[in-house]
Amino acid sequence: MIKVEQLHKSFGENEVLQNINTSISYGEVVTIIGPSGSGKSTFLRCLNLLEQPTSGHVYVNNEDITNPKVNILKVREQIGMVFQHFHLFPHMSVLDNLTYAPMTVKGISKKEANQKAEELLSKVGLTEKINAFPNSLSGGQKQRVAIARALAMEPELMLFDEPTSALDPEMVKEVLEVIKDLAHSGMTLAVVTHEMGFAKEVSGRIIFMDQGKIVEESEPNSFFEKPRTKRAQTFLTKVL
Ligand SMILES: Nc1ncnc2c1ncn2[C@@H]1O[C@H](COP(=O)(O)OP(=O)(O)OP(=O)(O)O)[C@@H](O)[C@H]1O
Repeated sequence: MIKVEQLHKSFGENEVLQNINTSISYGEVVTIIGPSGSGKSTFLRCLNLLEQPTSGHVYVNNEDITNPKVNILKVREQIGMVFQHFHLFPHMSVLDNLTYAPMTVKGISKKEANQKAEELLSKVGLTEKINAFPNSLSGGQKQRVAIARALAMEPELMLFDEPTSALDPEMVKEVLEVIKDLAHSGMTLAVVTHEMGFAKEVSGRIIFMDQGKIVEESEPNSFFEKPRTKRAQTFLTKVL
């Protein structure tokens, strides 16, 4: 469903992504790992053009979204994104956070949007918080609301950019459990994370990045047990 060809991204003189080529199929769960500053978040943000690639192509369902004629807002309706820092609307209740985009962007009725929001809140275990405001929630609860909000648009693909990095340790598990459930439901996911246990257990494929390049791509068992490259071996000795 996503194909990336010869992707490069520079910030001024700093070439952050160098010739990235990969693809993500329907139903795949891909985890992107690597040292800090290796370009993981920038790569993920290029998949929905939150970052504009300097050159190269990103195809979503065979459409080259780097083509300026493409309506990127329409493309983004198919791609949910969850960030490290939640980005909930602080002045809206949890319910309004979940129904706002489906009603305004997709034109779904209030009744239908409310019903969907209730289903999603139940899925992320937050039914009782439906009328709460974000500032009364814990970090883990905020992130679960952010996931439910992204799902309310019924995306084909979900991107997670270090979804647990801003959380206190005791809240990491509750968020990872929600993402695991999504993975097991057959949804297509791309997750940037420093949680190696999650990467090992949940992903179908690991993309290991270093210094702006994809250095290794393999299924988790072989990556964690027998990394092929020196760079991956060195990384794993530091994080495991
Ligand atoms: N908006 C920006 N402007 C300038 N430089 C940027 C910008 N975003 C990222 N960079 C630089 O790009 C490089 C890669 O950053 P990126 O956040 O993609 O790495 P990362 O692998 O996700 O790191 P981390 O694991 O620490 O989040 C870094 O050198 C960073 O400073």
